Amino acid sequence: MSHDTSAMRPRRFLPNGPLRGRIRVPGDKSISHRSIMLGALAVGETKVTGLLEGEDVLATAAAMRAMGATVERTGEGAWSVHGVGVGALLQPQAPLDMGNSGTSTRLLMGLVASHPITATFVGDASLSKRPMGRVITPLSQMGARIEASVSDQGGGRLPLILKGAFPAVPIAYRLPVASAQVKSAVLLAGLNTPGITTVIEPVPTRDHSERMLKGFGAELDVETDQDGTRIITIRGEAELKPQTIDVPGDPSSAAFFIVAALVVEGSEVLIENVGMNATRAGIVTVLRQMGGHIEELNPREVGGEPVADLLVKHSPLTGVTVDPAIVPSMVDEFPVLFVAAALAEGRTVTTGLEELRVKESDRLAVMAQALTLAGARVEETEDGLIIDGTGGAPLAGGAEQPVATHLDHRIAMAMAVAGIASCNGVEVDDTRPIATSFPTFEAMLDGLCG
Ligand SMILES: O=C(O)C1=C[C@@H](OP(=O)(O)O)[C@@H](O)[C@H](O)C1
Ligand SMILES: C=C(OP(=O)(O)O)C(=O)O
Repeated sequence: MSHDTSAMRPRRFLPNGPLRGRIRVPGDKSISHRSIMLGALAVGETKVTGLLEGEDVLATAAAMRAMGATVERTGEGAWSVHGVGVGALLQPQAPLDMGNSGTSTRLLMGLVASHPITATFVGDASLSKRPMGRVITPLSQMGARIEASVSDQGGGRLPLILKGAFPAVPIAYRLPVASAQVKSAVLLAGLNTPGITTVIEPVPTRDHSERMLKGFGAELDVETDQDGTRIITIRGEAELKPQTIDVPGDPSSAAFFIVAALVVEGSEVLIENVGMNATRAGIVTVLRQMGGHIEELNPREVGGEPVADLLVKHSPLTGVTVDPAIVPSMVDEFPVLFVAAALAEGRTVTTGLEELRVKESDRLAVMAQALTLAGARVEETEDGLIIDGTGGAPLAGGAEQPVATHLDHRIAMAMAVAGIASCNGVEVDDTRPIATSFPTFEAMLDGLCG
């Protein structure tokens, strides 16, 4: 996305009555990326329905095409991927443009790392500030060579040139940060590495890579030891078989509407087909602890993942101290949780959120500033926010100065929710980043309100 400020698309999100109705949020972003990547490595046709057609996933699709796969849209959310087979990715002829997407970058660096190809990774202003050292370290141990291009700012930032190792060396890697992207990068590199690649995960993170790699036929095992550490092994030189995948709705996208319905008086919303994988569902647990009415209806399995319809009703919320152990299962949901906290009775305390500082923006600093501008009482600490809520009264809103979103979709959507729960509205400086993960967000919000 361009950082041309004259092209920014500002919007003031205004209170517009209760939210009522039924919606279906788009497909899960993590599963959508992986469907295309693994489909591109299987020989034959993988069919995907419910794919998230957001800019981040389209960046993954374009990159897989550039490396030889045929990736085609056949209908709304329906895609067909003809893969080349593990080991057969082609040398891309131009830099791979990862746009705003950390997941595309880190997982594809893993794939390239064990193929005999060289790829240049570039991204937008936000992505070019994010740390890639966390994948460079294990992938270098596997033999890949990473060269910073001329404009690298140092410290493993994009643009980067990655030269794959062939054959790559299997490693056992203990994750120093709780990151599904780092775990997945090593496992994907392991797919084309002779022998067994091991990832040791002391703190569990989203497990879509493990589920889907197994589903595509890779030999992958997970053992959990007494202290909860997960030991994941994958046998390389795998042969993946094409799959038919129905992508469940994204809980991270549903979270904006869950919070909106909880905080706006008179609301009642049914959100259909939401992924409820335990490694993703922390937001529902915390909002229930705060007193939120969230009913799980019709629990079932979709695409190998637990799914339910969520019935959400306006509820008075109370502040809580969030257990840092739950953070990985709701890492992308904190911006909107902070909005819920700003409208709750009493104090909410969050800790253990240092990872939020290296997302699309520094989500602690940016949300502290944004909520303060909207009239909330927020204190920023090293690793979290402390928020004293209004006790259910709307935020004041009304500031002339717009909230700065810093190319971060989740800040824009969280502050849109704050706007509809305010007296005078919240001006967001740029709504364009929303299209990276949830292109239909504004239409859905407008459709439920008023
Ligand atoms: O693996 C994934 O699909 C993701 C992992 C998380 O990132 P980290 O691994 O950096 O925590 C999350 O924030 C991101 O939106 C998607
Ligand atoms: C952090 C996120 O995504 P990514 O890391 O893929 O940019 C997100 O979607 O909130």
